[in-house]
Amino acid sequence: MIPNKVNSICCIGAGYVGGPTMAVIAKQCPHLKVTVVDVNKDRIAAWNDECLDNLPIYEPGLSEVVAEARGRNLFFSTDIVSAIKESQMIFISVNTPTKTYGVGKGMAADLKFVELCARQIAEIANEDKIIVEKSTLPVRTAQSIKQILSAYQNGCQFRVLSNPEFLAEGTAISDLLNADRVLIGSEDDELGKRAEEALVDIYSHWIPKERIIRTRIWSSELSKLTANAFLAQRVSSINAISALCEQTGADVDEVAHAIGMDSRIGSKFLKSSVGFGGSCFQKDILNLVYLCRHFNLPEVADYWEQVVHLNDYQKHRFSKKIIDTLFNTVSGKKIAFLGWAFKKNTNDTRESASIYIADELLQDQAEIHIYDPKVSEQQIFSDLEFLQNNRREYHLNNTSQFEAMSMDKIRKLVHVHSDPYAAMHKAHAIAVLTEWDEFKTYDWQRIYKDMLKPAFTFDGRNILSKRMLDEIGFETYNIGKGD
Ligand SMILES: NC(=O)c1ccc[n+]([C@@H]2O[C@H](COP(=O)([O-])OP(=O)(O)OC[C@H]3O[C@@H](n4cnc5c(N)ncnc54)[C@H](O)[C@@H]3O)[C@@H](O)[C@H]2O)c1
Ligand SMILES: O=c1ccn([C@@H]2O[C@H](COP(=O)(O)OP(=O)(O)O[C@H]3O[C@H](CO)[C@@H](O)[C@H](O)[C@H]3O)[C@@H](O)[C@H]2O)c(=O)[nH]1
Repeated sequence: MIPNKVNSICCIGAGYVGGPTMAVIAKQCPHLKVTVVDVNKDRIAAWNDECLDNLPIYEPGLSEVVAEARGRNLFFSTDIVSAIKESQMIFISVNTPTKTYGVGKGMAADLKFVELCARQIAEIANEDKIIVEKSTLPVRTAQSIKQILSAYQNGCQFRVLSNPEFLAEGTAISDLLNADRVLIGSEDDELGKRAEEALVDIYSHWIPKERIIRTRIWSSELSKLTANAFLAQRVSSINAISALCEQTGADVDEVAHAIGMDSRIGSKFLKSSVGFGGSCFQKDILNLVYLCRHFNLPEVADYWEQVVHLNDYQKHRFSKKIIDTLFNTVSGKKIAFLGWAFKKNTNDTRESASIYIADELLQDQAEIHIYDPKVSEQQIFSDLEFLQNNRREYHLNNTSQFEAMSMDKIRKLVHVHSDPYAAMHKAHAIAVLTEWDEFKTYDWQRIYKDMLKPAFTFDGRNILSKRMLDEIGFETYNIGKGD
């Protein structure tokens, strides 16, 4: 029988979502045994590392939560078989990247890891289980999961729930503890409702009942893609206006403030930038676009695709501005990058704007010196290598037309520093690409003295005071600030 209350759960996938989400559930529900499993042995070893600085993910507040629950009711393991057998509820939180091959290449979500999980559960399960979709999935994926589960005819009953995750990186723990809402989509039958009750019971330990939304399963799946599309659309909308501000002498921060005071618009998510990054926005919008084309809705598909095109334009605009300003070439010039992560307070670099901007500058033979407080040198080179091997056709900007560069050449041109002042020493220009707070506290007088003149700054996040930099003597460029 599908239980309406559970005491053991597991999560397949110990990544940016599986790790923090399960750690918070374990913290808030000490009676519940929570096991997080992954095929990646190194990742699991890092989650089990005695030194909490070595956890595989950097998130403010995460190490405290892990310290409290790990070994008590929170366990990290590579033993997927035992975890599936022993758990009444199984969360699937594996990666669902954009397909890089075959049908839907560059657009559709690659669901092979989700399918593998469903097959593994069906093979191993020896009693009824609740399966929870935590990964972000195209609408109607639950039907495919059900089809796989029931095809095995192992005598067990399964019910699939959709419970998309809305946490943002850098604020994952507070987002999980104080979620705006928890969304649960379920099948509309008695067992589906029992499964739904069991999941509501877990969240009810800390989320107020009125914030737990229950919907049809398809609405829940589609709400996740829609939420990300709306959020990314706001960033592309303000970035579009930033280009107009630069031409007209308006200031994008003033425009954002003025429109954000309208309670119908609201002030959040209106910060103009060098372009959105992260593993979700682009992937999820492309997935939505693919779905719309699949359901023969080309106008709807084109509408959403424009959000991604505008984002590519914004990244390209920034690199072009650097090249144009530095007298039409950056060949042999030293450009210092402050920040590589896709946003502050995370070590995640997936789809970070920095990768594409570096690529475009490297094509123009720049020498790039990078400092990021949380991203490793190994990660930076692996990001650049990944791009060389996966130039995707849907990118509007020039990078898809570029020739792949050899890693030997990249290693000659790219240097990673652990000291920001060393990264900026004798630089021709500085590009601010991530909004880390520490950048604001630097000794900008000292940096100016140490740079080649004219000393250029390109603030892709508008975090440095333009007035202060102008007074010191810098030649400044800020996103969305016209003269
Ligand atoms: N990163 C975010 O902020 C965020 C937020 C909300 C939703 N999501 C969604 O959550 C899902 C997971 O994202 P993520 O950022 O945690 O990904 P991730 O790449 O950090 O983690 C996924 C993990 O799943 C593991 N895995 C893959 N297949 C497996 C299998 N068959 N068995 C066991 N382990 C397996 C991988 O080894 C990896 O460690 C995606 O669908 C994503 O779109 C992500
Ligand atoms: O006003 C803004 C807000 C964000 N960004 C950029 O947009 C990207 C995404 O930022 P954010 O949404 O804060 O981080 P993510 O961790 O990608 O979180 C998004 O993607 C997750 C994965 O699906 C969802 O769960 C979250 O709700 C959703 O905010 C980053 O590059 C930000 O710098 C801006 O440029 N301007």
